[in-house]
Amino acid sequence: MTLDPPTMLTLSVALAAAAALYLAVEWRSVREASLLFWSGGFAIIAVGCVLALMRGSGLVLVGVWFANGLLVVAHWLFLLGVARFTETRLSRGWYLIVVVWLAMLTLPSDQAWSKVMLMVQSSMIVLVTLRASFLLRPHGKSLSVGAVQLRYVLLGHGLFYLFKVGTAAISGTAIDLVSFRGEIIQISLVEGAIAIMLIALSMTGTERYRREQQIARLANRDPLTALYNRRALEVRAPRLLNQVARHRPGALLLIDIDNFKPVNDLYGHTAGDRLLITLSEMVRAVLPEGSLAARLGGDEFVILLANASSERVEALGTALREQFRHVAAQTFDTPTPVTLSIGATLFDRPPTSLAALIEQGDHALYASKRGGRDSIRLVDRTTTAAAPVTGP
Ligand SMILES: Nc1nc2c(ncn2[C@@H]2O[C@H](COP(=O)(O)OP(=O)(O)OP(=O)(O)O)[C@@H](O)[C@H]2O)c(=O)[nH]1
Repeated sequence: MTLDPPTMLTLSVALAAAAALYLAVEWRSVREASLLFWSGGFAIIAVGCVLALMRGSGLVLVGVWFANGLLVVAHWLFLLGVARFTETRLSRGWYLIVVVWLAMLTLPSDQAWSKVMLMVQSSMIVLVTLRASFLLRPHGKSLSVGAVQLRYVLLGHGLFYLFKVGTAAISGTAIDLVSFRGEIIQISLVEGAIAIMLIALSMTGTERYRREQQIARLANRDPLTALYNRRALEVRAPRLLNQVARHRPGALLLIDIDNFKPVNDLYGHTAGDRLLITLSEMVRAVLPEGSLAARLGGDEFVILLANASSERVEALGTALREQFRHVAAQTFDTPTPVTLSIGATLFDRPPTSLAALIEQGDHALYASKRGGRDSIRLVDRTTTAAAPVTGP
């Protein structure tokens, strides 16, 4: 098999059509718009290659510049897809590329125009491809392997087109697009086929990674408050608990809203949801570095502190209670005040399990509720503890 233009074009049609189909199937399950743009780009490449093949075999349906120019549109769709993926807004100037491409179709398709056409079209591909590659540069946070691959494949592809522009400018003999001759045409078709494969693979990898991240995030987070759920806390707590020592006590605070049910009954479930979100934001705001917070379910939240002391637990619990009481009183007029009860435990030896620790917190919380609510009960279980501390 020789790598003549018709063979390479046939191969490109097959690869581009497969990539378009594959990305469209991915889109059906993910519904991520970037996949649709990328799939559209490959579909256009497949159409462009079919048109070029037909023209090459004497079926002159369209001018060479239409078929070749479809590549510009395809790369422009790749750029739109990358912009969607990176959540970047493209300036309006980038949309002019399609206008320029359409305007170029009105120009005569003969040898004399060949060089100009090739240079302008290739330059447009350079611009959109390098821009897409630039958009994928990490914004301070690390990108997935797929996104890094896509960034460099697009960079390499853009640089190849830059080389093509240079070759067209220097020598007219290396490229003769009108009659499909010249070494650059051969190289270009091989590069095109490889680029289709690499770009499609890295696009899929890029989206897969993001989806896996999203799934992992959904599995770990409480959907209402976005705090960790119990399962995620169970996974993360052992690391914190194992660091607990005599000189570095740990603490658990179990927080429960008092009289939450009347909020739901009088103001509706949505208002209740908003209050839960407000509490989660307060928890996040007071959470010291290296601690963990989670929503255990219903109106119950938990905080795990590393390097704690009874003073720190008291201070944090009191700050939360006061803030919450103030906000709830301003928002809801209920027969009984909507406040927080907190059960806390301080320990200086790793507990047998998180469940055992939560149970201790539960006892303290119950004592707080029984004692009239809107209070914190702290049980100091450290070896140096004098007596259990309780607070209003
Ligand atoms: N809005 C809303 N309500 C919820 C959610 N999950 C649980 N609840 C409600 O939270 C309430 C929790 O019950 P309790 O803790 O017994 O209610 P309470 O009035 O706070 O009782 P005390 O804690 O004894 O003061 C129930 O009415 C649940 O329907 C949620 O995600 N959103």
